[in-house]
This record gives sequence, C-alpha cells and structure tokens, in this order.
Amino acid sequence: MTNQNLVVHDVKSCINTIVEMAVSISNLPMLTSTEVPESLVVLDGIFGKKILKRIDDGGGKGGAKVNAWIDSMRASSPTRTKSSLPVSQDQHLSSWAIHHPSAINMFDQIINKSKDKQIIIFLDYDGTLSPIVADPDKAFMTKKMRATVKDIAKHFPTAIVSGRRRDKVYKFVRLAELYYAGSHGMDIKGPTKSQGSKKGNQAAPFQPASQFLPMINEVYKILLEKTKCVEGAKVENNKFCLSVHFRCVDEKSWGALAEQVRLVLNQYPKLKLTEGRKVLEIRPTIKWDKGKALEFLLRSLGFANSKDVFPIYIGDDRTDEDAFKVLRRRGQGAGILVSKVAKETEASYTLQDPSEVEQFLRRLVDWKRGSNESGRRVE
Ligand SMILES: O=P(O)(O)OC[C@H]1O[C@H](O[C@H]2O[C@H](CO)[C@@H](O)[C@H](O)[C@H]2O)[C@H](O)[C@@H](O)[C@@H]1O
Repeated sequence: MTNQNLVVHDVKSCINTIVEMAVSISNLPMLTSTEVPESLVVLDGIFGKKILKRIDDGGGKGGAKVNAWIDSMRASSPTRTKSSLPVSQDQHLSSWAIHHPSAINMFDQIINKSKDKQIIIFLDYDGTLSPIVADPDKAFMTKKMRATVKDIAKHFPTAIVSGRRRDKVYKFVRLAELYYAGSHGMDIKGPTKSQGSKKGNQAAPFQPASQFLPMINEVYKILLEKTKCVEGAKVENNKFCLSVHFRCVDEKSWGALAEQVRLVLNQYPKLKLTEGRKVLEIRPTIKWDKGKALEFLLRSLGFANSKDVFPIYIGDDRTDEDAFKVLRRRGQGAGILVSKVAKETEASYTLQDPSEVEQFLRRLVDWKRGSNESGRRVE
C-alpha cells in the first residue's frame, strides 16, 4: 500500500465513522461511504454543529445518555476556582468546606481517632500522587512525593489503588514494598519486597475480571479505529478497563466523541461506563470497584471485621467515591478527597492538591517516628 492509499483509506474510514454516528443520531437508514450526503461531509469541522445540535436536542435516549456523561465529566474536573464563582456558589463552597475540612488542619483529630488502631494507607494515583497533566503517559510524581510514599510504607501497610493498569502505575511509582490495585481494583498484587527483607512475593495477582480480557482488547482496537478522526482523542488500554481521554479534544467535539463511545458500548452489554476527569472509562459489569478492592485488601491484611484498624483513603476522582462509601459504611478511618472545589462526596476531609497530599503524608511519617521514639523512651 502506498502512502497515498493509506491516506485515502483513513479518510474513508473517518467518513464511515461520521456516517455511522449521524445515522445513529438521526435514525436514518445506513448509507455506504460512497452515498455520504454533502450536508454530512461539509460540516463545521469533522464533527460540526449540526451533529452536535442533534445530541443537544436529546438525540433520543442515546443523546440524553451522552449529555449526562459529558455533564458528569465536567463536574469531575471543574476548571473554576473559588474566586471566579458567583456569590451563591461561593457561599455553597464555604459551607462545603465546613463539612469537609482540611485533613492538614484536622490532623490531630484524625490521629486521635486512630488511637490504638492499625493505620493502613490507600492512595489513588492520578490527581492524588501526581498532578493532572495533558499527556497521561507523562503523569510523573515528584521525587519528593516518591520519597514520602517510601517513608509512609516503612511505617504503615500502603496500597496504590488506581484506574491505570497495574504495571503502568508500578512504572510511575517504582516502590516494590507497596500493594498495587490496578484497573480500578480488578488487578491486585501484594508487595514484591517487604521492608527489611529482600524476598519477593511470588503470589499470583487477584484478577476477578480475567475472563473479560479478550473482550476488552477487542473493544480497545475498535475504539482506536472509531476515535482516530477526533483530534486529541486518546484511548488508553488499562488491561481490564479502557479510558477514552477528552482532555485534549476541543469541547465542541465532546458530544461526537462520547457518541462514538456509546455506539461501540451498545454492542457490548457486558461492559459499562463510568465518568472521570475528562475521561470516560469502560469496564466489565462485574460488581467490583475501588471500594471492593479496599475491602479485599483489608481482609488480606487480617482486618476483615476488625475494629482495630484505621484505613485512610486519599483520592480525587468519582471512582474513589466507592472507597469513601465503604469507609462511611464501616464507620471507620478517614476518606480524604483531593479537590480545590466543592464536589459531592462521601469523603470526610479534603486536601487541595498533590502537594498537600505530600504534606499530610509527611506529617503522618513524622508523627509515627515521634511516637515510636517516645514509646522507646518510656520502655
Ligand atoms: O484512579 P486513578 O489513578 O486516578 O486513574 C484514573 C485515570 O487517570 C488517568 O487519567 C487522568 O490523569 C491524566 C494524567 O494526568 C489526565 O490526562 C486525564 O485527563 C485524567 O483523567 C489515566 O490516564 C486514566 O487511564 C485513569 O483511568
């Protein structure tokens, strides 16, 4: 195939994609690529106002779904900060802040609640340990954060619970002494090196969605093909789930991109969708999430029904809410939401951004070191 052929092939497949989408929105009979009506090709950009308007008008049940996903993604990653909010929203924010105080300001209260209990630390990755960046492959944590997480793991059992695939999040964190729950908890593995010992943990990972692997790979390939015409769109294979990224896509094309995702998902009733920070996440319909992963890890650590445990879970995304809910239900520990803006949450406390997360974790390390030393002095 020559380069020219490749280009023609790509253009044709893009046109096909647009046509499929238009057909789905307008319920027109399916056309072949040679029958594409002028009005669909000469749109305002590839996904122009006409198609978007149909989605805004509702576009039937599908349109409503797409609009709901987009609203939810916007709510997960709001761009406004306190100062730019209208007064009524500003008041709302201050009352929210009263109900969800800073975990740094409430540090002593948190420590008092954990008295005589085993603290266990659960950390989300993106937006919690690393700042949100445009390129998901460049979401690195700072050296300072890594050193602090390393110190945290010396004093408390520590787990990373991420939507990312486990091997990818491990490459970012590179600490063998941690537990890792990748793919929203659908891939869990214990430390490969415990503190003070060089012995590795060879236990097989816990993977409750392993039978979905072929389906996820199939959908990944389809989505790559269907979204390649949308400038800035990115599909990430997280092994047991997929992420379709909207961050670098012009907002005018969000509806069209979400519609593509909906069309593909329609063919796979065993998959479902959740919304994150400018991302749509596709995953198996099994009843498993970050909350279940938290419970699984507590059980594995011997704290299934124990009152002697104090789990601290820190996360910034909607998917972390499942873990916050578990803590509320158990009436245990502390859920901490990382957010600068008011959001509906089951978390009890807040931290503004990853740098505050680092400060909070560092205080925990210092407190633990101090209490170990005073314990030794009393002996
Ligand atoms: O559970 P998490 O560890 O928070 O993972 C959730 C998703 O995080 C990543 O996407 C988010 O961070 C990116 C890098 O900062 C950003 O570009 C994107 O807009 C965010 O949604 C990750 O790439 C996804 O696969 C995860 O599902």
